[in-house]
Amino acid sequence: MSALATATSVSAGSALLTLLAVIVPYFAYKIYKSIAVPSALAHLPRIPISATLKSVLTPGGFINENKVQVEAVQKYCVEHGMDKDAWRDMHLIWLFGTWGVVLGKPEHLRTVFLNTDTFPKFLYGDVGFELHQKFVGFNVILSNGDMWKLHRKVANPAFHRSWSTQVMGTCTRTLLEQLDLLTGTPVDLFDWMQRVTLDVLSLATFGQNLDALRNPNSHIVTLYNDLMKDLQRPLFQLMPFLQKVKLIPLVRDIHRRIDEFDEFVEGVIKVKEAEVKQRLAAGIAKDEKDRDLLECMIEAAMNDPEFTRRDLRSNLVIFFIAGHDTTASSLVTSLYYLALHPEFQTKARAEVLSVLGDVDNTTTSAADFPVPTTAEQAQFDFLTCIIKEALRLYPAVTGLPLRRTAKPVTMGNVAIPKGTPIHADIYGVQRNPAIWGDDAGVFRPERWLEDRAGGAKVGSANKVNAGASVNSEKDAVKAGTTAIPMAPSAHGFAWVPFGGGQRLCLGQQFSLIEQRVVLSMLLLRYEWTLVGDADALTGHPKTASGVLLHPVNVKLNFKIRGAK
Ligand code: HEM
Repeated sequence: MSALATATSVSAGSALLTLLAVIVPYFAYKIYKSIAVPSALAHLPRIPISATLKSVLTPGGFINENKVQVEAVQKYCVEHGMDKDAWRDMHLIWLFGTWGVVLGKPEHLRTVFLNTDTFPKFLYGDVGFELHQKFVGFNVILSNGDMWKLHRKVANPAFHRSWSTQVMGTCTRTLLEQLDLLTGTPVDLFDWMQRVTLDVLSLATFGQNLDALRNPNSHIVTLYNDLMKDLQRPLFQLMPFLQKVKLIPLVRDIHRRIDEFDEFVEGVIKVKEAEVKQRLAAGIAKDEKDRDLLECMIEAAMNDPEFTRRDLRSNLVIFFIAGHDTTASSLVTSLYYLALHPEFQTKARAEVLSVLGDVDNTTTSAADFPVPTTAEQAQFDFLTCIIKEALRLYPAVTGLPLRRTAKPVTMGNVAIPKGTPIHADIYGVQRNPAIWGDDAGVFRPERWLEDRAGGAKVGSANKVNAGASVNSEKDAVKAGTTAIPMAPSAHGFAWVPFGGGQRLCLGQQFSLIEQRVVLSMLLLRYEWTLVGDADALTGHPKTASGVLLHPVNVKLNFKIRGAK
């Protein structure tokens, strides 16, 4: 080898060594920073990183994943000389490569609800979820500060009004028409509940029925469902940076499909805008009950030029996402429990019969089936207890969308540094025996009729629902609320499936009415029994993985009441 070649290879070697000497400590430091617990939080119980990773790989859905985490944090508490339940109020979990605080004390949840500026939400863009960001944009759910205030101002009138039950009832009639054909065959619950809630939502949001009940494979329904499925792929959740790699065919395809969905939404908005302008120009008044969400928002946005067409589109998409799978999950849980406990099914049906009267199912077709009015469904107190208890044990959304601290915050006696991820644990607080008693894990709808659970019971003064002020019995019925308190404050912020405070779910009232309409019509038409594995039959069903919680592998056998 020549002297020149030797010198070149020596200098290349030393350049490589220098590079390694810089890169290795840099990455070592990065890893250390990512796994080291901030000193201010080091005294808190924590779920070891290994247990978090193990939980992600555990089959059987959210409940099993959660079990792995709870066992690990309990073990940590005992090994560190703490009470085994010391984790419940506050503990640490490793999230997105950093330590976050999990809050399980109602008082702490209340602090998060009431201080939106101190606890802004993480937005998709902040954590590299590029495809999700493109699909949903910025909207009332995914925005903070002044932007959120503008979105909420425009969306508020669309939600804070009395709802007609006709839209929900029309879709439920189609559900009955389909289920009538399936009597005697075990029916996959989630599929049907997803379809009915998608149809209700498309009618309620922009006045068009996607007709997923009759036509689940139509192009637009398939486009939407496939997009949602692909965006929830674990690969994209665990390694969000992959979403930026356009060389991956799936990523390119998702971009294309989002563009196609956008075109559809854009078309819907254009038609509706033209309709609204024409109606206003002609001075034609339209009853609020007959207006869909998009019409209401278009009218509200006319006074807010800052609210763009893009904003309208993003809110429409997010109402879809936030509004149908959540309600579908909640319906699945209620239907499951009504099948598991026939005595509750009988009691709920008796209530429906007492309000609506009976129907001769042998002569009444699904198309003519009675739909409860807004005032009638507001009398279904026991049915509301069923829904409320189902949402306590299986909150469709198990934790609030992730927040972070915008400044240093002291909670209890813990100083939480600025920038810490905050996870408000809805599932944990709603199953805590210290709050709910020894039967916290038992489905017992009557608990909502007793003078327990935070001190509120039927007929209490608190009838505030979905942020709408309801002052008297008469107003409550007009707005569609029942006598069962639904405000998070009624239970000391220990029952919070819809969140609370300023960012309380805008669709709470809508969803509750929809659930009462669907369940009451099913109760009037059918009796149903449970078909499922041993876990489901003994009250411990497997659950979905991912964002939404509901029992899975649960089927029902529907039998038309009164039919031979
Ligand atoms: C069982 C059904 C539902 C459940 C369990 C549920 C749950 C939630 C939760 C936990 C939040 C987050 C609150 C926060 O971040 O502090 C939320 C927000 C929201 N939900 Fe729902 N939701 C349901 C149905 C609906 C429906 C049907 C719609 C619309 C049609 C809807 C629209 C919204 C909106 C717009 C927000 C954002 C409010 C804001 O940040 O200002 N939800 N919901």
